[in-house]
Amino acid sequence: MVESQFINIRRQLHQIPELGFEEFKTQEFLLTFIKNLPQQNIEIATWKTGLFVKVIGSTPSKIIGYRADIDGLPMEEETNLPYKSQHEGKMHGCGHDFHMSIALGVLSYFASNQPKETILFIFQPAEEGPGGAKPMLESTFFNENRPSMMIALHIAPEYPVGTVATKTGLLFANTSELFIDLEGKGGHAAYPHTANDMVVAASHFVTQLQTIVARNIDPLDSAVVTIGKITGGTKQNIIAERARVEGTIRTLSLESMAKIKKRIKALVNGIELGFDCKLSIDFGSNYCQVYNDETITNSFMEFVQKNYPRTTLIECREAMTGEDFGYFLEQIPGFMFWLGVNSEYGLHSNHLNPNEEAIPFAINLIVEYLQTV
Ligand SMILES: CC(=O)N[C@@H](CCC[C@H](N)C(=O)O)C(=O)O
Repeated sequence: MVESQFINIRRQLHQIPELGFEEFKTQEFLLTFIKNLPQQNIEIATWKTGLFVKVIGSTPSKIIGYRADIDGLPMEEETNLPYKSQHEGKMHGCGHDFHMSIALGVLSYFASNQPKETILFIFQPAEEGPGGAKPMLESTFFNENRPSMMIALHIAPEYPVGTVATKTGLLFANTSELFIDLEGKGGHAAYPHTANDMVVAASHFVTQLQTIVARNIDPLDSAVVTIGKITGGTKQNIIAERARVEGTIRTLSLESMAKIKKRIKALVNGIELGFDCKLSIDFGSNYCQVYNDETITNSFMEFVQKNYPRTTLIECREAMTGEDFGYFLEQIPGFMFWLGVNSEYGLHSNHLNPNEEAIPFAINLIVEYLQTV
């Protein structure tokens, strides 16, 4: 196996980003590649737009689960890379092209070099939303081939290539999406007294939302409320009848999540009263925290320290990112780790440009680690 071939695979995947549960071309690409591997120890099962690939071990005593997410984000890529996204308005802005090509590299190795233990590769759709992990966990194939431990990685633009960062316990936050629709009364821009302007109402609402973390949450229990998108109105001289506010809530504790939702409901009531309009709230999809198992994570960190002396191993802090991989770890012990990819621009930036040298590095690391488990 030549690990550098997976850089080329990443470039091909990078050009075809697709949104959650629309990963049709991605699934086809993965299937074509996997069907060209030696098949004697492989079992493939499609699941919606995702895949399960089982590599049967020689003398298995357990099943190890390795998960890679496969969806892209709704954003326009603004790099000038020759292999930039070919799908308008979509980009692998969270590195799932890296996650997939690394998983394919590890899978290729074990397809030709039968592992002792059985490894279940999970190519999971819709991590960015609405969430593929939970339904995949409930699927028949997964439950008939249930791993006893789970592993996944996420690229980390802030660390140099050759860096592995993780920690035991809480790694990623609880999340909830947030969608608020505002409905008032539209009208002529010159007659504001005859209308209820939803652009003004939405602006007040977004400003009030900022007070929740600042004034209702214990500063020692981190939380985030981010509004990433506001839409409203139809023309500059028409008072907007409708507006929509879209965001996400992140908390380290479930108590804070409940408190923030309660405060949002109260602020919504206040806006309705104050601006004489109707608001509806949708908390969208919710992910549980990512919680790394202590024993397994420690043994992975020891493995890295002992076998990869030139690797920088960082015991990192928890992050306010979310990941539906948390649902796997809620039921099955395991861990997630950050993989350094050294990009000036971070996750969810349309300039994200991770260093591809991280791909062969990660393939080698995971192949060797999986043989020790
Ligand atoms: C690693 C990462 O960036 N994950 C996403 C998960 C999004 C969950 C959900 N759609 C939401 O926005 O709350 C993240 O934004 O952290």
